[in-house]
Amino acid sequence: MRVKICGLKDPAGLEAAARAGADYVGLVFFPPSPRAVTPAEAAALSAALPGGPQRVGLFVDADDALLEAVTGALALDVLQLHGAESPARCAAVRRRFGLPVMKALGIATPADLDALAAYAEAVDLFLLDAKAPPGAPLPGGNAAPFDWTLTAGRRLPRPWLLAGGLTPGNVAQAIAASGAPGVDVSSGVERARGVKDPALIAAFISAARAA
Ligand SMILES: O=C(O)c1ccccc1NCC(=O)[C@H](O)[C@H](O)COP(=O)(O)O
Repeated sequence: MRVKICGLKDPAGLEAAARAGADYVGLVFFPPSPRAVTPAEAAALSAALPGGPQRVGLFVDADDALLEAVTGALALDVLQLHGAESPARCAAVRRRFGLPVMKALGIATPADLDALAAYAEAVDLFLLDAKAPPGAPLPGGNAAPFDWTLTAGRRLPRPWLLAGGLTPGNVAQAIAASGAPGVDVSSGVERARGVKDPALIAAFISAARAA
């Protein structure tokens, strides 16, 4: 079971995630998000966390200039593309930056899962999230779940993480219903929007590992 804690922006949250054994920590490089960090802030956070989880940089339809600024400031392990990036754009980013690409896709129907095939050769893993609710200011991190049974019994073309509305209280049920080999959370481990709670992070990872 792979576990990603997303939207970390303070040392206490990162330390809690690392201590509890998170596989990935997500740093958001999308300025409208309350979870956004600058490249300099991310570099300082990363430097204070030797070893441990893989660093995932989260981008929304970013241009190469932003990707260069961030990858020049700190060593990322994975690029998460959470906008409307096409398969060709994902492949170009992977080639140019030489890093694994995690493509986030919004899921609401079985047809949305069929669309993964077009990305299979262009990305290394998927993050399956709910579609942003109407009027939501962000394309992700909205505490919105999708129907977990949609993925049950489906063979998907790449490893994947389940995301959207997960919490310490529902992650075990979500894993059982979806068959997910990994999970991702942001809102469900926050005490206020954009403010991570170390105890919730530890509880989430523990619940996911026990599932
Ligand atoms: O979290 C954000 O602020 C964010 C902003 C823009 C695009 C994506 C964003 N988050 C993506 C994530 O990876 C979240 O962890 C995922 O959507 C699940 O979020 P939540 O439902 O809040 O657990």
